[in-house]
Amino acid sequence: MAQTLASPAMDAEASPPRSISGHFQRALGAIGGVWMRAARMALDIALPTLCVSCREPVHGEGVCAACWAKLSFIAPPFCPRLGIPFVYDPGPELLSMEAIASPPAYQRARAAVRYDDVARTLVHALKYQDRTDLAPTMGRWMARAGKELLDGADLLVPVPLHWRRGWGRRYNQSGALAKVISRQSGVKMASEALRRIRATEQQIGLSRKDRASNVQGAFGIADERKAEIQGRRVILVDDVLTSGATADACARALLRAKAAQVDVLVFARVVDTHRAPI
Ligand SMILES: O=P(O)(O)OC[C@H]1O[C@H](OP(=O)(O)OP(=O)(O)O)[C@H](O)[C@@H]1O
Ligand SMILES: O=c1cc[nH]c(=O)[nH]1
Repeated sequence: MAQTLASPAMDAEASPPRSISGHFQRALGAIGGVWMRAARMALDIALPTLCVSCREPVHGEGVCAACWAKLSFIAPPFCPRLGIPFVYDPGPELLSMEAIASPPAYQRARAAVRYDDVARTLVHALKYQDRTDLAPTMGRWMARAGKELLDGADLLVPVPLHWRRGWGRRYNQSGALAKVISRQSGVKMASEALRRIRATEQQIGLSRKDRASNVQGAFGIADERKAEIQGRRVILVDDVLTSGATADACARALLRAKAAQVDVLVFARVVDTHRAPI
């Protein structure tokens, strides 16, 4: 009769080392651990983590206390539809001018912070400087800002990059944020369903009108992925909302695939795009 033997690698994983060589290996591992910690401490002293915004040394998270205090976290009162902060509380259910004048395809939008100087440094570090270590903090702030949306949602869908930009960047910043929000909220993530089917120019530097035509028809869902979206309450996740053109074009694609509802959750939103250039 054939005997089944567990592989040595599986044995080593499954049971504590019993042989002399096993103890020796464990001792080496412990010394290795001490060395690793010492090396990390030395590295922290030699190259301390700097605040993304002001470049002062910082413990732990990406921004120092002073820059954190400068971030403008968005809190009520705001437009229940677009999440645009109000200067004073106009009463429940009162919509912003923007929501009345040009209602988007998505239902509601929420953002963690206003897009200002400190927020810009965080967004740009996350997507242009490989600082994916910032995603856990930014994603946690987003999960808090989007709690009301997350409570009734079925699916998180990150705004996709075109494959060529994804190749160059090596990660999708919105995917990194969505992953954190998914862990925080328990809402499932569908990262491959929505695709950017046309390479688009960067939105930065374009006018409101050009932003809309840049992304018009740029997103789609393959037929075999439509069942994932159909009937689901989807939250679209992105790093920034400026004119809303990207979110609107994505929402249209999701609604064409019969999503029950599309809401939008971003890290930062530009407030007052009519007065400030975008
Ligand atoms: O609300 P909007 O006016 O559409 O602008 C916001 C969008 O613009 C940026 O993406 P972009 O396509 O420029 O690519 P990037 O990720 O390379 O910045 C940003 O990441 C948003 O997706
Ligand atoms: O990344 C950014 C930042 C600001 N405005 C944009 O449209 N994109």
